[in-house]
Amino acid sequence: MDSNGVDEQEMKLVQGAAGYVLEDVPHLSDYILDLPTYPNPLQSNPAYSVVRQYFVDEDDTVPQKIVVHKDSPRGTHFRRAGPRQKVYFKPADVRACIVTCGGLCPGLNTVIREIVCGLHYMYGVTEVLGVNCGFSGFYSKNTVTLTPKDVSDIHKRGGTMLGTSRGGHDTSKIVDNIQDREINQVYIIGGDGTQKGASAIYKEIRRRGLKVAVAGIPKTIDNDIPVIDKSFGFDTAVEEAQRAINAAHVEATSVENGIGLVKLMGRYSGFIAMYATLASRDVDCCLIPESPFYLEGKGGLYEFIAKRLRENGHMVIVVAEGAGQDLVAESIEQQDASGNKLLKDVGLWMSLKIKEHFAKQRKMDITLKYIGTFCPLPNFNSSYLRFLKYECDWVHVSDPTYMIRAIPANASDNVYSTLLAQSAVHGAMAGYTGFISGLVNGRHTYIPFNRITEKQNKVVITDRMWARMLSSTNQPSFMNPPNGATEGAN
Ligand SMILES: Nc1ncnc2c1ncn2[C@@H]1O[C@H](COP(=O)(O)OP(=O)(O)OP(=O)(O)O)[C@@H](O)[C@H]1O
Ligand SMILES: O=P(O)(O)OC[C@H]1O[C@](O)(CO)[C@@H](O)[C@@H]1O
Ligand SMILES: [Mg+2]
Repeated sequence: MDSNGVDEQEMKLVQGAAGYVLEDVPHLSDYILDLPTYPNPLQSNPAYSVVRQYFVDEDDTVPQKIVVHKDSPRGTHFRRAGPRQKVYFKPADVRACIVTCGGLCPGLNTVIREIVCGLHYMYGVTEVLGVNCGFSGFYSKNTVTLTPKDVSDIHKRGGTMLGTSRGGHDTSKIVDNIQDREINQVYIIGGDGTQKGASAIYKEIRRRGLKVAVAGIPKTIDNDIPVIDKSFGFDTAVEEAQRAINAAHVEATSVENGIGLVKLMGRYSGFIAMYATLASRDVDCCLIPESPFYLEGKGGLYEFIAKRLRENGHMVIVVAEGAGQDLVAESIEQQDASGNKLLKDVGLWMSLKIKEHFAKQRKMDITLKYIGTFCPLPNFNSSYLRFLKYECDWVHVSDPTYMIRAIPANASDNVYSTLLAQSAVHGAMAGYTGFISGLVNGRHTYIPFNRITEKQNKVVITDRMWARMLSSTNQPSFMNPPNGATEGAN
């Protein structure tokens, strides 16, 4: 530990001239001495051998910030991803495994496919195992063997062929299993929680002094992982969200004073809602977790709805599932198996509140269609108060917002997922460990786990992108709530 209590194993900083800092990733040779190296088999691969400068120079790094001032320090850099001249594994000795954890995301199957095919076709590795159903699968399930034939067309299907889960991370049981099965490369695909789990596995492997490379491939439909440009599957999700927004728009424009309300995913970060809104241009108001809003009074949502309906005769509202949670209800906070907050259905709550408000006012007859949660609760009556008393698994089960993450990746996410997977394979073969493969300023890099697990990526509402969104909808900023406007479900 250093004087700040930070584990030195987590920080591998290299200082250079003019304020240059490399936040390097660990390497197996950091804790195992005299490891043998081998020439990279790609040197004799006919597809790659003709490429000029195919191998990445050891000293190539990628800056985290590309907008700089004349006199500013060069700042943080990450190691550039890609194949190295030397590898630290003999292909015949490699026994790799792949696991997927957390929620679904378009592109998961593509990443699995490309790890299997990359290891096989680029490095001649034939032993690849799939771990079923997330971290707990290491100690509670049998593995499956994965060959290029087994994965040949999985990228055309949504979901993950390996299955996934939340919870069940038991570091020592997992590492015991890695040791028992003689696995020496572990590929872990998942979101922020998964990468924290991957980091714990890496540390335990290092503590035991094992020659096992641990590589993460960050997956998050919510785009909530910091440092990287964006996560795979995000574009596909935003594209699919257009279908929900279009449906809401058609419903809203087909009646007098029609309101289409769409709930999209985004537990803590509102990127999907913001980008889907910007892409569509049919949205009049976008609500995200990072930007609190209120309903009543001057500058509130009700006032804005009335104004938009008077002007246009219809409107579309997009709400991210994590928005307005403080308003929805004071009730005991619940968590899922991984410790993530279980949310109240803000979309259903809003639709009931809006309908109730305009019915009470008797100035405007509105028709509201909610594209979010189908509500099959027996004996459900229209009182939101009654609804909010139910803690409802069924809401999640029947939620059409899941449409945006259960689909296969679009073409560009397929290419992106392919490159992330190949970078992870090159990194592990080159002996790097404790890293994720991620895109930084358009370049593939290796980033140490601690850099992406220390905080979540969120929409910054003082940044230009949110301002662009606000100017596209002309919605209120909700910055100045009048006294008493933070009304909840009372
Ligand atoms: N702090 C942690 N330490 C170790 N393991 C963790 C930690 N947080 C989460 N995990 C494990 O990681 C796995 C996935 O976590 P989680 O359910 O939060 O999904 P996620 O990876 O964040 O993906 P999503 O973006 O879908 O939420 C679970 O098996 C969970 O037990
Ligand atoms: O119902 P599940 O599978 O726990 O997933 C829900 C969560 O997964 C996410 O999509 C993140 O993957 C969140 O937006 C959402 O709240
Ligand atoms: Mg998460």
